[in-house]
Amino acid sequence: MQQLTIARPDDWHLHLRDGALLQTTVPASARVFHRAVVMPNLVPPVTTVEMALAYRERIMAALPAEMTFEPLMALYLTADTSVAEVKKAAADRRIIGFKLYPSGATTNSAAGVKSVEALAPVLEAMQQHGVPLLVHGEVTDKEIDIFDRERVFIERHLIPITQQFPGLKLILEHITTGDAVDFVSEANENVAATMTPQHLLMNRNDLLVGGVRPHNYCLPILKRREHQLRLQQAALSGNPKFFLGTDSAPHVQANKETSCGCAGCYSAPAAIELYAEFFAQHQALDKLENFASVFGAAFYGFEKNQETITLSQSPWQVAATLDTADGPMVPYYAGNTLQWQVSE
Ligand SMILES: NC(=O)N[C@@H](CC(=O)O)C(=O)O
Ligand SMILES: [Zn+2]
Ligand SMILES: [Zn+2]
Repeated sequence: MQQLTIARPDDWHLHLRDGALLQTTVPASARVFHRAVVMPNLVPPVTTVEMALAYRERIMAALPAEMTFEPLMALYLTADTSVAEVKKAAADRRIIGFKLYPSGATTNSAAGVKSVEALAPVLEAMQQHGVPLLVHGEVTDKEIDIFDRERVFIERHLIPITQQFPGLKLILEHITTGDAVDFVSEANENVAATMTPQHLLMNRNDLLVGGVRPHNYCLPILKRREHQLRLQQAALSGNPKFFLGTDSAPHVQANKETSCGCAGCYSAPAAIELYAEFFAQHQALDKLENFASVFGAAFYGFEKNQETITLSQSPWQVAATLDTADGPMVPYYAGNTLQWQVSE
């Protein structure tokens, strides 16, 4: 049997939600990942250090005694975020940075930012105090086609921000286009990107051909195959600016399989296995460790984890549904076979 041992990975983009669902989501990620950047798009959003630390307590309370896990909390940036809050965040190692959601771009983003330009004083403070900016990079103008929203956001906002604040650490989250690959590759060394399993493994045919597949619907939406190929190339290139962030984003089955379904793929139950599938498909499993366990930690200034995990080549099937406190949930890749699994 083929085996692969790598340093324990980290998830640089994760939605855990709140309340009783933490009993499901926290162990699902902690079984593999050591650190995880926890997204703040709760209702109401996690906008202050105080709220983030209270949320972190709820997460840690849901962690089984035999597991270790280090949540790194992202704060939700709004038009009201103050320079004082930036300084407070900079002083607390449990806070990783601020997340920019353009208002209306994605799940629970109503409180998000309407004018990126108005953020200049806060971005200035983040640059000065070394606080990273995590970005959902899509414009929300009604007249901009959903498949163009990432590209337009980069042109309109990200290129200007990186020119105005070259010392700002900026992570373009869950990239989906060749335009994003080009932007990140060409930007200065303070700019990086996370990549999800679904955007590496799939393109918009997997969403729309032969019937609409709500469990492959996430934002930014899956793009055409040529963009998928550009993302794959970037992940396989060994460029340290591109690293793992699952964007695992659980929604119950009833909210996915409906006339207006929620965006988000719940990939945590098979996350590292899905990335292993991608790298194995490209005969590049030797690239998995840097992508999953080295590049992200280095970008954020953390040591590589000392612990290891071992993957074994042994086919298994992702569950069709999972029971959760909020109701049944269909994980990403449900019912499909994966070739690699984590050994206990
Ligand atoms: N990615 C998604 O499709 N959904 C995320 C939000 C996000 O990361 O944009 C969610 O919170 O459900
Ligand atoms: Zn997002
Ligand atoms: Zn997300």
